[in-house]
Amino acid sequence: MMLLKDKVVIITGASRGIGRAVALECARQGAKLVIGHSGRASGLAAAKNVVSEIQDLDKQAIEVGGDAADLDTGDRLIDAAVSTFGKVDVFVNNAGICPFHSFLDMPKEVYMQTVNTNLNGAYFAVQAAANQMKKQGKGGSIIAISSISALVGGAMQTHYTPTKAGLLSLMQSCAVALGPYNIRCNAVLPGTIATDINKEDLSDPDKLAYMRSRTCLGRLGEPDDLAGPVVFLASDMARYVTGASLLVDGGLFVNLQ
Ligand SMILES: NC(=O)C1=CN([C@@H]2O[C@H](COP(=O)(O)OP(=O)(O)OC[C@H]3O[C@@H](n4cnc5c(N)ncnc54)[C@H](O)[C@@H]3O)[C@@H](O)[C@H]2O)C=CC1
Ligand SMILES: C[C@H](O)[C@@H]1OC(=O)[C@H](O)[C@@H]1O
Repeated sequence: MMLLKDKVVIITGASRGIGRAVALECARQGAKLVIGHSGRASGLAAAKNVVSEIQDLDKQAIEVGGDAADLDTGDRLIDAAVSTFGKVDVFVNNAGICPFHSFLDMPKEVYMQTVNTNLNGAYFAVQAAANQMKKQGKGGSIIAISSISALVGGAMQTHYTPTKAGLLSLMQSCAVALGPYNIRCNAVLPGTIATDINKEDLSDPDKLAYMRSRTCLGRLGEPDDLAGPVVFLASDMARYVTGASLLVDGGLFVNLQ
């Protein structure tokens, strides 16, 4: 059985990493995909590859460029989905950055770019998706890729962790605001997943060994590890799940001592 047959799914930052893995699984589960990407040359090229991979599965996909920090990008993603596929069933807010930096000398530009990309753009993208779902009158599913970092701190992530806590909180409040329209809002909290976002950080062998040793399952996550949890929340199997947060961290959070 395909869990997302004929559902239209928009995913931001779907050109690589977690977003790409989730997009491919959504396609395998029967969805039509809107692959959001940054609009930069590298993002466009990678997004076109993801579209080809989905077409190779005999499923449909389009790519749409737009800076996640731009408060109008959400509107453009929704417009593209509606004009190509006629509706929006699922919106996955995944695009994000984590430029590791210490707190005491945090440049204002790095702070603003992180908050604008991870949270401010997301707020209005979620609003745009919700308005479209309300107009359609058949409910929907909104999923924010938050983080274990919504729950714990990081000395080099003082600009980043508040955005992830903000996304978790946004999903909780939106679950309340949008429940009357049967629009479900949930947060997925990945642990440490090996992707481009942390390639440099995890190139430190001591840090890599520490992260592995803290993880109950003994390995870092892979982008594919997020695919099942997101598909579940997107699907009707999760029809009574809203306002929830799902840790997908291999047991990293619980492993204190
Ligand atoms: N990898 C990890 O350990 C964890 C990742 N996350 C979150 O997962 C999400 C995906 O990250 P990963 O796949 O790990 O990293 P990644 O760097 O491979 O992917 C990030 C995606 O966001 C896109 N993006 C970045 N800035 C953008 C912008 N201004 N406009 C449009 N798109 C933009 C990138 O092009 C890329 O497709 C992020 O929100 C990240 O915070 C959360 C917890 C852990
Ligand atoms: C980018 C980091 O490795 C990653 O991002 C998160 O949200 C996790 O908590 C990790 O710190």
